[in-house]
Amino acid sequence: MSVLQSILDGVKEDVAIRQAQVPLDDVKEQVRRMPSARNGLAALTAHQGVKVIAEVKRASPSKGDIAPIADPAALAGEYAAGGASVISVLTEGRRFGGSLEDLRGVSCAVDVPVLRKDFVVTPYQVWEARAAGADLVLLLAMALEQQALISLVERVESLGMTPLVEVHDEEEISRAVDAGARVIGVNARDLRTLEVDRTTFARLAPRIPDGIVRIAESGVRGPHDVMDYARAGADAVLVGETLVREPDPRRAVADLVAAGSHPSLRVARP
Ligand SMILES: O=C(O)c1ccccc1NCC(=O)[C@H](O)[C@H](O)COP(=O)(O)O
Repeated sequence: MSVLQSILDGVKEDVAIRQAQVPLDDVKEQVRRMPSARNGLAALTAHQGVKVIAEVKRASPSKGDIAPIADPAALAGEYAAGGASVISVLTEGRRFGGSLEDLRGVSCAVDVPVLRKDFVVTPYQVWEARAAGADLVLLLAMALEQQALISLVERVESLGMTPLVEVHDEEEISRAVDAGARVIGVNARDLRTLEVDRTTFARLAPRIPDGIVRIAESGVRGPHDVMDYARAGADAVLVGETLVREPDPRRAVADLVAAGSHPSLRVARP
């Protein structure tokens, strides 16, 4: 069985357990009491320069334990102070060590929009994302049939949030566009082999129509990678491991933000 399939099987089991504990109607009631979602699309298009989405990531299938992160809200605060436009929180528990509690804590601690990064395959997960304070929700094209992708994009938007549709090839870009995605992330990590190929973004970005936000996900080791992704047309980069390993995450984010606004990029971007 592939890593992705085993993650998805675990996610479905965990969702069934949560749904038995907290029925959908109760989650909907929690959502009704929430303030409106922050505008993720606006945050990703706000100004010139490549925006940084900084991720709270404790562990991963490719690396095992990465960083303990005792206080995700404090880490997110440092990311925001460094200039991150969006905070990504991995909420999958078994392989990434995340939780909805992490998401809730981060959402309360920062003013910038917060992304639920998980393996969302049911409307229930979209509702619980909003109930926990998410403003954006990642939808993995590879894990969803087209009709499911379309209806989850609609559900995310109906709750005032922004869907970020993650793709790995040309066909998934077409499916994301057909589903109405206005934000598309190209993940350099092949989720079947877990290999990272930073050239994937440059190859696929020209296939994403103008007007759609292009995000380069995974494999950013430092400012030079941000500049490479910028030259290939990225509007934003999503960075996890490099930032959680940093002793000074605020400064590390600030360095990436500065790289994304480097004057040399103003003429180089396609
Ligand atoms: O990170 C993994 O090993 C992984 C494996 C299987 C599915 C998803 C996985 N990661 C999720 C992500 O996409 C990354 O957390 C995110 O893009 C940041 O990547 P990085 O900066 O390389 O930590």
